[in-house]
Amino acid sequence: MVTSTPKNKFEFVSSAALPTQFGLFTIHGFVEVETQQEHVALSYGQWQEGDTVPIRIHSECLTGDALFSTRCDCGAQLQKGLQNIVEHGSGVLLYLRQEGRGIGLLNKIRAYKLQDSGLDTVEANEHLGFDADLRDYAICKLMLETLKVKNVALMTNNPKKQVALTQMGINVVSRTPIDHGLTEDNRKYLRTKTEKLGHQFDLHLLNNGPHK
Ligand SMILES: Nc1nc2c(ncn2[C@@H]2O[C@H](COP(=O)(O)OP(=O)(O)OP(=O)(O)O)[C@@H](O)[C@H]2O)c(=O)[nH]1
Ligand SMILES: [Zn+2]
Repeated sequence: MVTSTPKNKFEFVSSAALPTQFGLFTIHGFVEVETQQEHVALSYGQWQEGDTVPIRIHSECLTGDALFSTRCDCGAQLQKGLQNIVEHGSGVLLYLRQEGRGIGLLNKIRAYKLQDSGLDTVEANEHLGFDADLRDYAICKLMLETLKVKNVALMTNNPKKQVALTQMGINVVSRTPIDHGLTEDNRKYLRTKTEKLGHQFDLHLLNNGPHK
């Protein structure tokens, strides 16, 4: 019987220098073989195998990351994540192409329209026939293996990211909140994430926090 060799689900493609306004990063490209979905990791500085490396797992948000939207906190978190890494002197940002918590850009716009008429971010996803969060973090394993990172200091308010890393054998040494980007436009959205999606957002900040 002829059996085909199982292919890797994800592959590393190439790396290159990426100067940014925060400092000189290296960008590493990865692909999900079956879907050809492309993802990137940005690394900064150097470490020894076994060191604890600060990392941020960031899900794509075109509107927040590139178009200055204040409906969410993504743009501010992306900036703060990169700044924290540079201030620390080393670290990695995993930029995952999971737009709209995995439903895609156009469905996120449909979800936004439903939120404009009163639904919250979870109800809007469900109204469209999606689970509240469709994200899969499996590619992080290859990204971190490629960059020789085993122990991480994770910047997130999302406990699912911590659980996913632990399940793939990455040692999450610490979790640091990344409470940036709260505005009047996204206070309700962040409250829903805290109440319904288990986000560990600082409740005092959420209720009284500065408008940014
Ligand atoms: N479906 C949907 N997705 C949204 C909405 N607002 C933002 N998003 C997406 O939510 C994701 C946010 O990702 P992350 O920045 O990793 O945030 P997170 O899961 O809240 O976790 P941390 O920021 O690490 O605490 C991005 O993919 C956004 O595009 C929304 O109203 N509906
Ligand atoms: Zn966003």
